[in-house]
Amino acid sequence: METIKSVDIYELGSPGEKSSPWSSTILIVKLTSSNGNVGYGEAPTTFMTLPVKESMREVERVFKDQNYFNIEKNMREFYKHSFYLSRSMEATSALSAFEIASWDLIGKDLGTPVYNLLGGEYNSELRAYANGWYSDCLEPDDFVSRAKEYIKKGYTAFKFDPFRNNFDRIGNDGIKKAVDIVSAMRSELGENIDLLIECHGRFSTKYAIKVGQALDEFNPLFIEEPIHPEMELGLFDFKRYVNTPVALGERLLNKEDFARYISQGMVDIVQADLTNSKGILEAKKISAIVESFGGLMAFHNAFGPVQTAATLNVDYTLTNFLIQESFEDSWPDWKRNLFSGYRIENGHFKLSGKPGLGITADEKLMEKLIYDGMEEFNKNEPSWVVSGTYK
Ligand SMILES: O=C(O)C(=O)C[C@H](O)[C@H](O)CO
Ligand SMILES: [Mg+2]
Repeated sequence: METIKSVDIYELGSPGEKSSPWSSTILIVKLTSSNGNVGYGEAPTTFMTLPVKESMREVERVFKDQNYFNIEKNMREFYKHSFYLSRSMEATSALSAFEIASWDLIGKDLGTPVYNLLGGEYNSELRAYANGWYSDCLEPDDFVSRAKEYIKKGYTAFKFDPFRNNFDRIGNDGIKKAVDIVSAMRSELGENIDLLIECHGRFSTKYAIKVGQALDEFNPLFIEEPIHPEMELGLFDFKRYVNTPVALGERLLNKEDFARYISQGMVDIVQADLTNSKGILEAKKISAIVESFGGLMAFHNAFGPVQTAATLNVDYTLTNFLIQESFEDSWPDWKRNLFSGYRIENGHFKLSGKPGLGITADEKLMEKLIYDGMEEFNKNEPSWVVSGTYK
């Protein structure tokens, strides 16, 4: 029986090369097996970097010396010890990293990609949508010209938050500015480009409805987190008055959370983030629950390369896959060069097919990028916005 012999936890970043504010550093766990194989996992950051990094030490106390094939047993064992897991983004994120790394080890031991262990390759091509592409874009022309650059790279879908620094409420002027941006994107880019509206959960219900109704005419593919996540009951009203499909999920922590939202018809397109919601096997369970209600999956993916690779391994196997988020083309070189093993070409993701997650680490670069600290704090711009757009 192979076991987890050693655990290394890395915070990696390069202060000189800016990345998305919420992911200016990344958290990686490296598990070394008793047979010498290594497995990588990733946890999210977003203004909780050091608490997650410390929580990973708690997870290590449960996972160390355990058989990493026993995913369900190791996860349940941690659940028994971590009293607040179901309400703690930090604990769940730390745990997700170890679960992902366990699957990397399992695939490498068996000499097969993780997706072959989850139902096999159902989707041979995974359509991507671009996010992170619109930094410093404020006016309609800024968005359109930047999007055209990404269309040249092959992207056919764009997610963006056109609401500048409106929060909780939004006035007619703010709604008009957002309509002008979305209208320009639609008229300049045409009907074959999908527009995905990101609200970042910034509105209270009444204002979310006003925004959703104003943008319905442009047929967005979805509208994401229209309402503050604590006000989930507002989604019933929102869906009564707005036609655009609702997408959310990056802030939900487990399959039971998703079961509540999808079974009550509060969401159409589920954006679980497997680094926030207990990893790969839970992602398959969430997808199955969503599928049983006719919902679609569009995994949230806003941090680093190990997250992307793990998410793609699940995407490959989904019968209800819709589209996959990508920040890759807005990443700084340090983040892009850390791991190899998947590519994004002509707006579509493709895995290498190598065993495990299918990725290989540049361990020399990892050592150079070791970092310790929280991401920079900008009191004028929340860390969750694409830089230069909260004005
Ligand atoms: O990628 C998305 O959907 C986002 O909402 C980006 C956010 O800033 C990020 O997820 C915060 O963790
Ligand atoms: Mg989002």
